[in-house]
Amino acid sequence: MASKGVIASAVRALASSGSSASSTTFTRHLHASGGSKKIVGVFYKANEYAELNPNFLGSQERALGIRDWLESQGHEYIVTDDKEGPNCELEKHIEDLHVLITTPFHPAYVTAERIKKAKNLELLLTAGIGSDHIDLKAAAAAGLTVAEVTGSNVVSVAEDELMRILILVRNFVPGYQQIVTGEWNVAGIAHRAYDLEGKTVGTVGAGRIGRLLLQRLKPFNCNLLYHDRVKIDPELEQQTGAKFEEDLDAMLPKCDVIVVNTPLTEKTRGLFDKERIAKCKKGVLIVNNARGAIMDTQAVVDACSSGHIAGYSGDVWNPQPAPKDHPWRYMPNHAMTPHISGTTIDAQLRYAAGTKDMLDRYFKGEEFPAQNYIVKDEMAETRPAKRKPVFKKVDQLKPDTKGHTLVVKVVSSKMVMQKARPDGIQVRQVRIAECLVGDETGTIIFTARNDQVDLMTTGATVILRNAKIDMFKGSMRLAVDKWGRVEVTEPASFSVKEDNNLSLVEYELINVNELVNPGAGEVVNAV
Ligand SMILES: NC(=O)C1=CN([C@@H]2O[C@H](COP(=O)(O)OP(=O)(O)OC[C@H]3O[C@@H](n4cnc5c(N)ncnc54)[C@H](O)[C@@H]3O)[C@@H](O)[C@H]2O)C=CC1
Repeated sequence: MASKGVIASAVRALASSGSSASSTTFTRHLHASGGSKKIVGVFYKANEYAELNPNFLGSQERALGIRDWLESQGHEYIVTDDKEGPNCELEKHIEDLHVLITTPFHPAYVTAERIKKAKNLELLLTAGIGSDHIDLKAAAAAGLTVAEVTGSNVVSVAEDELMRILILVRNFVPGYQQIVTGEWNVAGIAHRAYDLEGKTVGTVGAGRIGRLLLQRLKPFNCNLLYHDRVKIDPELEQQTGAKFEEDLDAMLPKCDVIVVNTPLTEKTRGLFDKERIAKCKKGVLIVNNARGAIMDTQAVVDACSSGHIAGYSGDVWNPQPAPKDHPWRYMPNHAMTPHISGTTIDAQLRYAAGTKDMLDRYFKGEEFPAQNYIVKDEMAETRPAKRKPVFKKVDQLKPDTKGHTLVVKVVSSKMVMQKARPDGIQVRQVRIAECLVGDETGTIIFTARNDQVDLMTTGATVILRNAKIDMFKGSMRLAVDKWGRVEVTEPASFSVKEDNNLSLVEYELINVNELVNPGAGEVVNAV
């Protein structure tokens, strides 16, 4: 196992925030270095509720249901909900733990200071989605792996958002409060209760949750808009009728309801400040289950007080747990809850299973599912040394070669396979799309798999890093496996040379001694 020279590369979250890991030499391991491990989990306490449901796996008491499994393999498993301050239980274990499991619902803030103290730390797992409670730059610089259970609670959150939209549109909460306090005043509710039908709903962020929300909103006959860095699949656009808005500030004034569905990154922190909220329609309703810090706390309070925001609902706060004097508890027209949307019992079963799966892979030295990595380290000893990428043009690609980095435009994208495959208690969607990509020198078919499919939207410009050439029926196809990466980038200025499609050229194997230029010993173009 690697003991030094580990190179860290921040994958999804850092890429999205435009940051990159420093070039320090790192000293930690990607996968378990063998022997017994100390694993610490930080979960919310369930107290009297723990016994009420055997599947309440996300609680401190049930600790993801993995205690017996871990201990039977000789590992130590400490669980606590005590995560704040210098004398908390978590601090007592920071120095010698190997793996820290946290959740966004009761986030243990993994600061650069804690990472520095954690000399044995190798792996940070988020049981759920959203690892912004971890200092990802510090984790990357320390050569740690950060991973989460991508997709585990997206249905739970999308359903919850739909509920919050309806609660706000119908002015439900004051009605409920009247009943509890013995009142009966229909007018007090009805003067600002509406139908959802015909209203314009915009999601800021149309990733897994945003897309599920659009699908769920479709039957309500709203006008659906979405803003994202990338366009969604044209099929889904057609199915939902959702329209892409490239410019967020142009979308906001059109919306009666805005739902926030982006991760918290350097770019989205404070995205909804005073100025941006002022751009929203007067009387707008806002739902935010993404992260509290995407909002400027005081700007939301002021806009709710003035009526510019007519209703604000969400389950995410900054910080968490929200202190008793958090102003969002006291502002008018809110429908806030503790952080609950992604921790339904169904979600807990999924993120517990996903966490167990990653621990199992970590012990065995296996890769995690690619979409789960937030920060990924790579062991220098077992992988080729790093060099600066040399950008290639499409017409330089040769059969059976690899290690290509190219900037290409997506000319077209066609789904050729889409099926569900059982994986433990989860069902994974397997998706394959054939995409024609190209630059000013030619085109080639790129085979996009699973999450890559979402990035390969027609018209997008993407960087294919460490791509390889697969031969398919004698023709070249481009692909990016787990050692590479697909990144959406700024639109390129070139026009694609569509009359030079390399995938239409057929190759056949011939003997080395038939070669005109002996010594090459490789597949040659025989056409
Ligand atoms: N309240 C809860 O219990 C939960 C909250 N979440 C939050 O929801 C977020 C989204 O989750 P998923 O949909 O699964 O993530 P995802 O990664 O599938 O989608 C995020 C989308 O946001 C877009 N995006 C990122 N930065 C952007 C920017 N600056 N401008 C415009 N678009 C941008 C991405 O392109 C992507 O399409 C998570 O990061 C997490 O913070 C997730 C699960 C549970």
